[in-house]
Amino acid sequence: MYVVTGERMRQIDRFTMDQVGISETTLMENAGTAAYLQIESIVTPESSIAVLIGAGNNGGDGFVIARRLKEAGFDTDVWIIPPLEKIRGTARVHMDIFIRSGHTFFQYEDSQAIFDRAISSSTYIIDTMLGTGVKGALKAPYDRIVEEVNCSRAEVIAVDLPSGLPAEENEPFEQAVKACRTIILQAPKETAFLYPYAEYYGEWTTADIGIPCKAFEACGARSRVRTENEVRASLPYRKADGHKGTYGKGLVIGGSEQMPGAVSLTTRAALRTGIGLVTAALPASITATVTGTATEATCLPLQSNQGEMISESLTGLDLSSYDGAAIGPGMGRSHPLSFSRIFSGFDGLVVIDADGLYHLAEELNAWRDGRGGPTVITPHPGEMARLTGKTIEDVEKNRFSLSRQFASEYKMTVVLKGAYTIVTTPDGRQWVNPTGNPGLAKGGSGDTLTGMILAAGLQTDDFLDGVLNAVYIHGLAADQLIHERDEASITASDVIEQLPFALASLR
Ligand SMILES: NC(=O)C1=CN([C@@H]2O[C@H](COP(=O)(O)OP(=O)(O)OC[C@H]3O[C@@H](n4cnc5c(N)ncnc54)[C@H](O)[C@@H]3O)[C@@H](O)[C@H]2O)[C@@H](O)CC1
Ligand SMILES: [K+]
Repeated sequence: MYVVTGERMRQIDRFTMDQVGISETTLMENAGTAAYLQIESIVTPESSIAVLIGAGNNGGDGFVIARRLKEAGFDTDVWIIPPLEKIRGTARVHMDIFIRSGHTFFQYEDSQAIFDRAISSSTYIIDTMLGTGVKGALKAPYDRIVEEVNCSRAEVIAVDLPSGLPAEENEPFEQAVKACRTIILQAPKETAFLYPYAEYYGEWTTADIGIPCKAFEACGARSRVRTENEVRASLPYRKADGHKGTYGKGLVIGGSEQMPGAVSLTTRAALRTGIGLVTAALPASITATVTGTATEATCLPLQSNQGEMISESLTGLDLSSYDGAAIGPGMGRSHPLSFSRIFSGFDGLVVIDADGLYHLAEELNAWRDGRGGPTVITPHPGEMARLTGKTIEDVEKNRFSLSRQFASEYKMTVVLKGAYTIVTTPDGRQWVNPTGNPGLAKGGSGDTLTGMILAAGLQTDDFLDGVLNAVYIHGLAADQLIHERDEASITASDVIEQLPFALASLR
């Protein structure tokens, strides 16, 4: 499933019409019919339904939906918001079909008092006022109508986008329909995965309107949602004749006297994700935290100063026997550390997280040309802000474009965490992760994910599949936990102990 901006969707629509040969009239018929079929499965024969229609093609979809609802015998009032002469092009074609099919409508400008009563007494409102064509602040009368819709007790079902909401990141908006559900046409728009926009969608589904994949590819769509089927298809299987070396040998570098637990979580998560062998490189004084909680791991005790590992012991590490390393969890920031020196000559997978990102930010330029092996960074928005020199607000407003820019500039795979984690490769491909819940917003979650990424990245032919699977399964385990527990009380350790069940559910 692709994720698009409004502009990209327009290009894809245009390609489908001009190059594939499906007319806009057919696309609109498909859109309205696909949306109707979903609406029909939600409403009941007793429902009273108001369809609100705007001037553009979103309104055109509304005419098809309204025609289908009326033909099926649902109690449906159709409200055309703009003056009739404003309805042009393909929307006009579907308005004429609606009228010639013998159906009637109300005009908002003629009967505002009846409109107010209809809005307050309907059980469902179908919002087809504005879609991807919205620009700027809502003009009258849409501003007033949106307020009224948001105050009504009706269940609001928006089509494509809640009216007033932009489709892409970093677009300001003041007002939009707060939908209970949104039926998104063909491909989710970026704002479905960004807050605060995402709250306006309510629950959402997509409706296939018949646009071929080729149109997305031809128009350069590069963002997708990672699907469960893709995860299943790329999960590694244990070979009958495999041995521990077959499933990766990883080194976890982290921990300090102030933060001894992080490295233990990372190590345990790597083991539960199937890594063959894992070693924790940590200050000698905290070795017991790992040996006591992850008996299967080995330790590499290192010299420390003020409780944190020092540069000399890290640059002296012999990495040649490891397939990959994760660095950062709980390691502290007191001593300057050069990761480009630590990993110089190492061509295995490197995952950098937490305090590791602090050290990385200090010498970013050294990473511009990439390394011999893949590098994955896993920043939360605060860490991404520091890496990019932006504010957290800027990062949150531009999650798609900033990730893409950074991944390309520093040749790293960026896992930008948050509700809907986004994974971006240096060549600009992007995946939105659909799993996870607010229970993961807790210390230790990131350390766990880092261990999972290291382990999964070492077990798939393409490390990227491992990264995407780790992000998906981390969220899935948390989602499974909240079936029976309160999301506020789940911990990173719970997530690690859930991994065997989450993995089994995908096999
Ligand atoms: N182009 C296509 O091939 C298809 C488009 N589809 C639908 O078409 C929609 C996009 O259609 P349009 O590009 O016509 O755009 P919209 O239908 O979103 O809206 C355009 C209209 O909104 C008005 N408008 C814009 N900003 C406004 C504001 N701030 N306040 C008040 N009015 C405002 C414009 O004057 C224009 O009349 C999609 O969201 C989707 O629902 C579907 O029918 C499927 C096929
Ligand atoms: K809409």
